[in-house]
Amino acid sequence: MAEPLLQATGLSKSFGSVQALEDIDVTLHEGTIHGIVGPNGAGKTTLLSVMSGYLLPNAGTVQLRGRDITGLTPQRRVPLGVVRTFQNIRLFGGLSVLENVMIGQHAHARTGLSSLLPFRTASDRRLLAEAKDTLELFDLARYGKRPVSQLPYGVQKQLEMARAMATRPKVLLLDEPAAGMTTEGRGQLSTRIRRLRDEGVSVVIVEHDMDVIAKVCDEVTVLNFGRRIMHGEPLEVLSSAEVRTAYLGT
Ligand SMILES: Nc1ncnc2c1ncn2[C@@H]1O[C@H](COP(=O)(O)OP(=O)(O)OP(=O)(O)O)[C@@H](O)[C@H]1O
Repeated sequence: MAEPLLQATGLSKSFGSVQALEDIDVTLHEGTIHGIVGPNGAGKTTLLSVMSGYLLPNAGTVQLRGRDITGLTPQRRVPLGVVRTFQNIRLFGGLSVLENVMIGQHAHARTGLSSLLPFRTASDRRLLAEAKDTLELFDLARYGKRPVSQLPYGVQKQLEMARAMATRPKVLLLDEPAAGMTTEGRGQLSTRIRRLRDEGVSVVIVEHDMDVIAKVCDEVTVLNFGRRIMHGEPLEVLSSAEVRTAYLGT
């Protein structure tokens, strides 16, 4: 089998006496979507934070195409193609939708912040055109000039993903992207995530919505109390008695 794109091996992380992760392995293969599920407090966000560089593990490694990136900050990972979104939206509320996407591009293109100011050079104009394309892709073009803080929650969630995509990642780590979305919004989200995979982006998705997980994932890892209790294909995992007991309480 091909070399894994992103590989977490033996990850452990504790906060004081709380063992949030214990000896966790997760392999993300290129061109796939890997779901992380489990009950509240199972360690899902902690895992995403370690994989994206926001937290250092107490033990274990994270490798990108075989290169050890465990100690790299999130900022150092972005140019390598690893980027995440957050459970609680972290956008620049006072800036417009377009400006937020251009900040994502800045992380990729490493341009000066002047590229956010009036567009003078050909490369500035190219970045502006690309930002507009990204907004089209995420159905956000009509909100381009609106300050983010005035937009509905579901739109802000989409924008967070659009901004992450503007960094042109190879690996996109999504933390509960469907939370707070309408049924229609969740359907669109699933379609969009599958499209990203088809365009070559590999995805790790933490999500409580099992419909989204079943629709988009190629593989699913289940955590409970910081441990991996199962890993497999979505249907197999979601119908497992152990997972239902742990996760659904049935
Ligand atoms: N910064 C922190 N300081 C102390 N404890 C933490 C911290 N972050 C997480 N924890 C604890 O680690 C455990 C795992 O938390 P985590 O947020 O990773 O779970 P989760 O599966 O993402 O939960 P949820 O589905 O509710 O978001 C929990 O017991 C949580 O209280």
